[in-house]
Amino acid sequence: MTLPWPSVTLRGILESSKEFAKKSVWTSLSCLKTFHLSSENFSLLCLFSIKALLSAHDTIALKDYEPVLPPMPEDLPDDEEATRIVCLVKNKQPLGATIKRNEITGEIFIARVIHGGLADRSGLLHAGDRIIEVNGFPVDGMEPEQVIQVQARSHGTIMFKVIPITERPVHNQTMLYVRAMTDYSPQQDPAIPCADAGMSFRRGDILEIVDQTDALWWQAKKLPSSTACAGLIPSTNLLKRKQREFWWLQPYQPHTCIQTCECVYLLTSFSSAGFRRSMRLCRRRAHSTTQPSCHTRCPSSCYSALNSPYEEVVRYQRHPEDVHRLIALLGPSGVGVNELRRRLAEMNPNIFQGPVPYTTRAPRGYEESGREYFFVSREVFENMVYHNRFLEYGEHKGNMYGTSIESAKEVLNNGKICVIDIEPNALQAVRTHELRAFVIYVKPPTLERLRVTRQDSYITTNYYVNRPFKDEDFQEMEEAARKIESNYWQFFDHVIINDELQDSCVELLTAVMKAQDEPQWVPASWIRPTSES
Ligand SMILES: Nc1ncnc2c1ncn2[C@@H]1O[C@H](COP(=O)(O)OP(=O)(O)OP(=O)(O)O)[C@@H](O)[C@H]1O
Repeated sequence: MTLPWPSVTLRGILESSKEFAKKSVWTSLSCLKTFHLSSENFSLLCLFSIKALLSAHDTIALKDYEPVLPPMPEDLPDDEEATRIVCLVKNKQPLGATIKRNEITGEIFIARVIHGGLADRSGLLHAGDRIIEVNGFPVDGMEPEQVIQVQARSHGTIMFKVIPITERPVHNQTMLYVRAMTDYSPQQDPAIPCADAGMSFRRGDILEIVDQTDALWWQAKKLPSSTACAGLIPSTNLLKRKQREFWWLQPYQPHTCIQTCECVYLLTSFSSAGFRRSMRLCRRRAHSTTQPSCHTRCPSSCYSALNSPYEEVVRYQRHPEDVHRLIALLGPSGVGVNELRRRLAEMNPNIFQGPVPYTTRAPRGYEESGREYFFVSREVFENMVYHNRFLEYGEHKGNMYGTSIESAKEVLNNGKICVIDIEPNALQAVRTHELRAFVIYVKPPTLERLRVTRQDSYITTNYYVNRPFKDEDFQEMEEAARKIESNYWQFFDHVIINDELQDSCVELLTAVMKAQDEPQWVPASWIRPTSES
């Protein structure tokens, strides 16, 4: 049924809306009855869209626009430099600009406009504009804090009189994404120009750098970002300088490192290669000695604070025809890294496989070179060490053991997904263009949950192979986890809290498949290698 369009009646109503402009639409509608509308027409006019139309009409008819801006100043001298009057309506957002004072002339300038903030979106204020007045108050000679107070006191609208900068710098900003390799809090940084405009971040966060115009203070957003407004963060150079200063202020401490272990490779009954049963015993022993006996390719044993505080990253999706990404698991001893890895390999040995380690020891009767180990001479082994071909290597009972890059690559080149467990110090060795490791950190659950879930589990200690867990084992695990997290959190692509074993297995499988099939942030050097990578 086509509804008859009540054109005559509607025009009458619009007229009545003008007459009763300040009254609400409901008031207008109540008048309808005086026009003796049919009930059909009346219900049509009660439709939400018609009411909105009438309301909009009334507002426009009355020229009732909000907010009312203050009148333009009339007393502008003819010889005054070209000024711009900028009126902004204050809302709950900060203005989104910082100011600075020229210490010689006392003039106040806009130091920077925060990307996506109120001032930026107005398009009327720019870095370098000189502020003459705020709400009619001349600001020359004032301290920046005083100017901010004038601005903060104003309600509704705020009026700036500015001399616009004559030559605005051309911004050739290129998209830059970085992974933060350190924590930063603007509230604890006395040097930041405006702490409220600062943005805190934690190691591992992905940041989109939206403005690098200032050599010292960049503007960035944390991804995934829900806000349009950027925040101030220190530039690479500034953060490096801060780190150097902080480093020099620290009291000297002899170098300590989580991994000073003696590597030992013991095969379980599971037939796949590369499964170390436990490194718990050798780590403990090594901690009580001064001589580290396990080595990695990483030249410095810790990712020192003097390295770059930001790592440039790009979004990368593996092409289905490319080799898979290496999956590197790490976690404190006893947390279940090997258990998870073993279960993953058992799920589908045709897809998941560990690399075959190298050793200088003689093969046992049942062992075959290339299956349990590659059996090589000490000379060959040392040559491989010399050429940096090991991800990790060490000595146990006079024999050398090591996991080589070639072993991992061989698994990948065969179209399989290579899953290895590593010590934190091997992170640098696997995060390379050739292996493109996806790093999964296996974190212990709370002490209470460890007590519940590990009731029937066993660990290998200095004196016992497979004894039940004790409370002190859990405490040691938590302590080791804290150290790993405080030094290496920024390198983790995924974190699994190994609480219920079954859930952890499912989460591991999901993460591994996502790493292969979905876009991930990876170091830019993997995609466009530089001479350093
Ligand atoms: N979520 C879990 N719930 C219960 N038991 C678990 C869980 N994860 C692992 N375990 C058990 O804990 C014990 C230690 O696990 P695993 O050997 O994998 O440790 P690890 O992290 O490889 O440490 P290490 O390097 O010292 O061997 C094993 O008996 C394993 O079956």
